[in-house]
Amino acid sequence: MGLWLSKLYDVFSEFSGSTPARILMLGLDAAGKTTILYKIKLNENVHTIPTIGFNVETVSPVKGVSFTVWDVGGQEKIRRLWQHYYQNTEGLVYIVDSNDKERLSEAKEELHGILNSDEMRGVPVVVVANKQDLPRSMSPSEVADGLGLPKMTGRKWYIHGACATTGEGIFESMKEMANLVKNNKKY
Ligand SMILES: Nc1nc2c(ncn2[C@@H]2O[C@H](COP(=O)(O)OP(=O)(O)OP(=O)(O)O)[C@@H](O)[C@H]2O)c(=O)[nH]1
Ligand SMILES: [Mg+2]
Repeated sequence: MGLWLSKLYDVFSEFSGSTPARILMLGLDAAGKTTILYKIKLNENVHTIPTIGFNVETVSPVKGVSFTVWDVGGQEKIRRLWQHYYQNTEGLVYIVDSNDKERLSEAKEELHGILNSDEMRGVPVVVVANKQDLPRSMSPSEVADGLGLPKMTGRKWYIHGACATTGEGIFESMKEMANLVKNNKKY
């Protein structure tokens, strides 16, 4: 097999088959991470309780794409554990409760804390502006501004509005994550 063909094969097989991409899902407590994980996995609304520790599932949100998604609890007292999940992460999905204006600056601080870590250098981010069903929720562009995304340099990012309970916007967000991860692979 020629070098070019062999590289193409590597890209294809790594992405679509045996080795799922490692995706880390973080965000403040009650943002909707676990609800989203199981919506993708089971296409069901599960009744969640605050996550102490983590959930991990292998999912295929888009045809030909396989992700191992790590959903780590977001309560303040356990956020210091997030760093232990950074290594080898290929994509960050950051979930925001768009209805929680009071904590948008806290969500921003935590996001930049994650992204400033050496292990997360260059890792693409998809922000899910969740809970768009709630009448007072901020639009995705308001959430993007509040998080300082437009000023961020050296990193690919994308934001999508979503409602985890209906599933609206979730698969689009994951599809974008798949694109960003694929384009970020250094071949
Ligand atoms: N209205 C509305 N409620 C949502 C949505 N997504 C999640 N929720 C609710 O928000 C609450 C918290 O959801 P979880 O998925 O447990 O949040 P989490 O981010 O996993 O929270 P931690 O595990 O504590 O970090 C639950 O009652 C969900 O049903 C949404 O899009 N709209
Ligand atoms: Mg949870």
